[in-house]
Amino acid sequence: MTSSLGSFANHTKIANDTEHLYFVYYSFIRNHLHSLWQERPLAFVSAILLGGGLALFAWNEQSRRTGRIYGMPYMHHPKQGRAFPILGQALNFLRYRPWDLLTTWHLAYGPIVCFTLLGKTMFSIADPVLLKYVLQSKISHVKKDVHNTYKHFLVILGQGIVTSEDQSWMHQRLKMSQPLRSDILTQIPAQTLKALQNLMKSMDQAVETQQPVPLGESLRHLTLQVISGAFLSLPAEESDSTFAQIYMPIVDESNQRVWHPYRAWLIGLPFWWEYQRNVRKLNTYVSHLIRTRWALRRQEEKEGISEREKDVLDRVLQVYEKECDTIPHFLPENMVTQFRDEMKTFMLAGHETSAAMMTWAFYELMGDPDRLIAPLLQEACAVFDVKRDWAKSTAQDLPDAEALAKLTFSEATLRESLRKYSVVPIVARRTIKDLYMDNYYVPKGSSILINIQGVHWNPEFWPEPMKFDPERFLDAQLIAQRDPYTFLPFIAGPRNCLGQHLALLESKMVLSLLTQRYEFELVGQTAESIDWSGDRDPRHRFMVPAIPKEELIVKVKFRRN
Ligand code: HEM
Repeated sequence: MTSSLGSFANHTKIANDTEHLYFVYYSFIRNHLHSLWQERPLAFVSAILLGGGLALFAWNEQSRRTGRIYGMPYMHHPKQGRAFPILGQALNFLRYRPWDLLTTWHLAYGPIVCFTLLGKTMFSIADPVLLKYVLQSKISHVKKDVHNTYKHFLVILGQGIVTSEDQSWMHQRLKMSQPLRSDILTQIPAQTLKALQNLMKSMDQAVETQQPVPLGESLRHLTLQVISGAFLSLPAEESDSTFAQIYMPIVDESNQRVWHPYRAWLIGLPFWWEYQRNVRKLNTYVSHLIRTRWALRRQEEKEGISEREKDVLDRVLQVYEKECDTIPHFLPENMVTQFRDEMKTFMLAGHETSAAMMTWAFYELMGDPDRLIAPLLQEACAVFDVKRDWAKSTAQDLPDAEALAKLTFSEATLRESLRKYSVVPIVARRTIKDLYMDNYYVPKGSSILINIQGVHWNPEFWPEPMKFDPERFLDAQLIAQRDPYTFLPFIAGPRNCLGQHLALLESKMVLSLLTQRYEFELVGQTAESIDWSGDRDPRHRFMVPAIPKEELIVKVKFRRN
């Protein structure tokens, strides 16, 4: 007892002494700075600037040193681009596509590289073994880097599944897996046919009037119609008129803010108000849909009948109802917000990515019709009856799941587009525990970039990576030999993409039925323009999902043979 009291007294004394010492130092510095400011303001400002500069330099050096300590190839003087104090690779990331730069580094220096960005030490990995380690074996050591990666999309994603973690993520994933993986897939062909028929109407008109069509934009509308139909039972007109007009401008502005973050601070400018207004409108609109659906379900429950086809929202509400001891008459507001964020998340995750994948597939088909169109057409005609006018057919006329599974060439074409164009080229993770990869040490709190494109473009796994070759996904022997972690468009492990089967199913129908009906020709571009040197690289410089830098404007003709 005495000794513990003694040690307490000692501690108190030390604490008091330390406090006193701090006070003396503080007063000394404050008085000197104050008199310097009074007597020689210029020297004062120079001292502050010099001190700040030295501190930043030390910070930058420290980041560089840590990279070296971990023993990894450190990108201070890489062959392409040069790092700068404080900024690190920021200027190079603005100058080159970040994922291209990282891919070049990986090819030159190996599967793991380290660099600094705005004073932060970052790691990039592009190797199947390391990727499996991070995405699967050590999943408990990493989290999504939500506030860096999805910052400007949080107005849409909110607390939905893409941005959630731990228990909340697990709960949502369990709830969504069944509806998305199997239940909804039976409805996708019918939804896709409806959306395709709308597109065919405008394409038929374009054939008559010989007006060129913006292909990427048309496919974006189509995928949004499929998602909003399958998830919220929205008719196409509503998806186009209301949803596309409020929602798409939000997505466009959020995309802009990724590379021009200052736009978020231009408070009061017309586009800033427009964005705020649209976000509010979208939230009100989706919340209203959810409340109305809840009321309809209560009504149907009371009457004991429900003949509607159930969409994803119904299925998700049904899971919630099963969790309730007594089903409330009005859906609690916190649940309205939760379901609203979930639905908005699916809109975002599910429409632009699939549209981008199809756009690249069409781009390649147009670039090499002799090699690619014939097998695609042959398969499409075997699955979709050629005598039928698919622009006027009904869902009952559609081939069944077994027949749709025979669209193997179109699926291989889509997979090859995902490989060559790596629609999502990179995803980010943050370590929450120290991690050891190979012989390298990655400390807790680091950012790790999962460089999907780096694996997709590695000739060790994909010979002649820039060649577009759907055969890679048709040859059974090649597929069997391949490490699954060399093809990661939907990543892998527990947080893999929930909509991958949906995306491939709708897209192979679109590819087959549009190719069966039309011939497309790029306006102002020729097959030779698929050239990746310098300015001729067809990809947008920064957008994710990766899209063409210029809208693909196409001339449309009916296919004759
Ligand atoms: C070609 C189309 C698609 C591509 C390339 C794609 C790619 C991806 C990637 C790379 C991720 C991982 C993101 C990360 O970890 O940060 C992801 C996650 C996700 N995707 Fe997709 N996606 C596609 C289509 C879809 C569709 C159609 C839906 C739904 C309708 C969807 C829903 C989701 C969801 C919910 C997640 C989050 C899963 C989780 O965190 O547990 N995706 N997707």
